[in-house]
Amino acid sequence: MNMHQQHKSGTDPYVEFIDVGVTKLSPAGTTMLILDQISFTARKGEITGIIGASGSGKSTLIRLCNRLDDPSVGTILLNGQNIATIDPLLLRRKVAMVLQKPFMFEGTLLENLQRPFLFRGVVPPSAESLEIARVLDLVQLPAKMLDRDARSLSGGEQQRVNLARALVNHPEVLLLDEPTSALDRPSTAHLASTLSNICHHEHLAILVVTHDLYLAEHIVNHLIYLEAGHIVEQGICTKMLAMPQTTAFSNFLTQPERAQPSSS
Ligand SMILES: Nc1ncnc2c1ncn2[C@@H]1O[C@H](COP(=O)(O)OP(=O)(O)OP(=O)(O)O)[C@@H](O)[C@H]1O
Repeated sequence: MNMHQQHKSGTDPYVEFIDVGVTKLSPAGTTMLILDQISFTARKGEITGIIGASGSGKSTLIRLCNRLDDPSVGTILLNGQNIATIDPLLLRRKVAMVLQKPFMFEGTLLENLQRPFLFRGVVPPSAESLEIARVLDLVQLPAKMLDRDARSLSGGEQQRVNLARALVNHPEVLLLDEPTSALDRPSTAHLASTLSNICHHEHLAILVVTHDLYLAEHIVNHLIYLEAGHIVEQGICTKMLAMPQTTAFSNFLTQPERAQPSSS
């Protein structure tokens, strides 16, 4: 089933990039243009996918959203407010990042979900709390797993614990960098349905960097194709995959190492 149909389509602008550019100094001391004239809007209730070859600037773009990196030029708005004016710690609670490789703290799954509360100096919710039940339900993990040693969980389960840990802070935006790179196809499909479910129920803006056309085809609403730091093409994902408007994107899709999108 195509999970696009499950979405309540959101229309509120949420994260807006306006002519954003990033330059860095190379080890040789020359200026390198990493991102140039990046403008797009990621809306609540939608999944925005960022796709492109290695080194095209995808991770840098997503890191700008919670100020792990700052733009050299341009403006990034979160619900209309320039993120440069928001305290980075507060911003990162609103804009949560889920890393490529799941990171588990020592201890049980429950203790991993309680961590964000301890970081904030707040009494953490118990195993029986509605808060823990809410996030377990969102990421489709059974409550009987709460006592398991988090590091003994499978890669797919750890990825969902990662997501649940990001969701306990009630973020408004979720950033994911290559969330399926370490997963097999069944776990990828499970994560895809989980992300779609979270986007729908929590009405979040989700931005996901991916090489995975399965993920793009099944859950991404708005797709951005990056090449050498530029947006070459962006638009409705299903339309872009069906009918690329540029030779560059068409070539990217037909590279032999890329699995063709299925029609399911
Ligand atoms: N702090 C930095 N200093 C210098 N160059 C950087 C820095 N961060 C990123 N780059 C360069 O910017 C370019 C884009 O990097 P980025 O990690 O955003 O690409 P990517 O599309 O996410 O790549 P991949 O798919 O391989 O993870 C690369 O050439 C990288 O070497």
